[in-house]
Amino acid sequence: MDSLIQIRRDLHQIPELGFQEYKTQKYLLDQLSQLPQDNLTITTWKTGIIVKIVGKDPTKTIGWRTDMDGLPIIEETGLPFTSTHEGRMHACGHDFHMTIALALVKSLALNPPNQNVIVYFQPAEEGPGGAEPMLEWIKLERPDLLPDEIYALHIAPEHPVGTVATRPGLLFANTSELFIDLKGLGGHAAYPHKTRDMTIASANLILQLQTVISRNVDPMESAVITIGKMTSGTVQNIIAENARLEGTIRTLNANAMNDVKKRIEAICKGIEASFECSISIDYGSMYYEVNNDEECANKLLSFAEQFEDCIPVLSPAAMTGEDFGYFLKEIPGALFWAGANCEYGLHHAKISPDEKLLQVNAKFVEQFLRTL
Ligand SMILES: CC(=O)N[C@@H](CCC[C@H](N)C(=O)O)C(=O)O
Repeated sequence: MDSLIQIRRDLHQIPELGFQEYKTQKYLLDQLSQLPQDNLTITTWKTGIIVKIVGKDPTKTIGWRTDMDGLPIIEETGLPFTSTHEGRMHACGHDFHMTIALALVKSLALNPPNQNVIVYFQPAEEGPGGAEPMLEWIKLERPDLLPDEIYALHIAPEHPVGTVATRPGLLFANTSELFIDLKGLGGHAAYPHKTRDMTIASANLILQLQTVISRNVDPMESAVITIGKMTSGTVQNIIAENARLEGTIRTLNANAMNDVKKRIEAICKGIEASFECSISIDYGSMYYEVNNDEECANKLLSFAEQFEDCIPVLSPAAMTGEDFGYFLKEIPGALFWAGANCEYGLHHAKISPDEKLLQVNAKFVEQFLRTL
């Protein structure tokens, strides 16, 4: 237990953004090199790592996937092992996810499973998305690293430690990033009539975007448009020539995503006309929804029922995104929420998940995979 906590704290101190997980990869490779290597093969892909553990009497290959990246957040936990990377934080639990994956490799290296197991340390889950290109590379270059079934977890602050919350079918949303650039005409703050003010245009655009959710999406369905970042202008007494909105769109299926995008484009055309500006839209990266295989999700729930430290919960779907959805598009499997019992939610600068979840989930995952 102590070593799991130490590993989590070490990883917590070195959060890196997507595809920049160099120190994280080095740390993990170093940990992996200390294990008996007899039945392990370790492959790197960009900043990710794929570890194959050869089973004793395999009839299939089981996959386990963890994400690796942190977020551009200034940590405010005040913890003694706070991030040493200014402006970067593991605020989505990937330090916990990686520690559990390492613990899994360790147990399987010391006591080999019957089936083959492949553990995927996947970069860039928060963006721009590592699962899709990692999987494409595996299919093209290393089909021997494809599993028959695959699983993953994500910490859930709102649930007590030991919770295994999942459901057959749709668990997480379809997502698309959203970047909108507005260009008008800047000028002196005292002469607004001679300018085209992009602070005012972008403020109007943000409000109109929310009408897509309240007035265009069927109320019996669901969608989210969040603008997480807005930048405009240069200084207090100059009217802004440029503005940029950065956000994300969440829907429950691809058709709804297309409908929402069409409305966003129509609204932007209206803003262009009314504020005499030009607007360009970039959808950044998109994530396929997390669709759990029915049998695999039920296997997780039934195992959690028998497992002494676990509380199985039939979870509702959530508007979170996860590029693990790309694995599940091709391979049967399931993702579950692992209770983390903490006051602050995911992506909050003060999130501090309960470290007890490490031991409970490391044991649960290892024992569950051995039953497959
Ligand atoms: C579990 C989680 O929090 N995932 C992220 C995934 C982000 C995808 C992409 N960068 C986007 O914002 O659309 C989430 O924000 O749900």
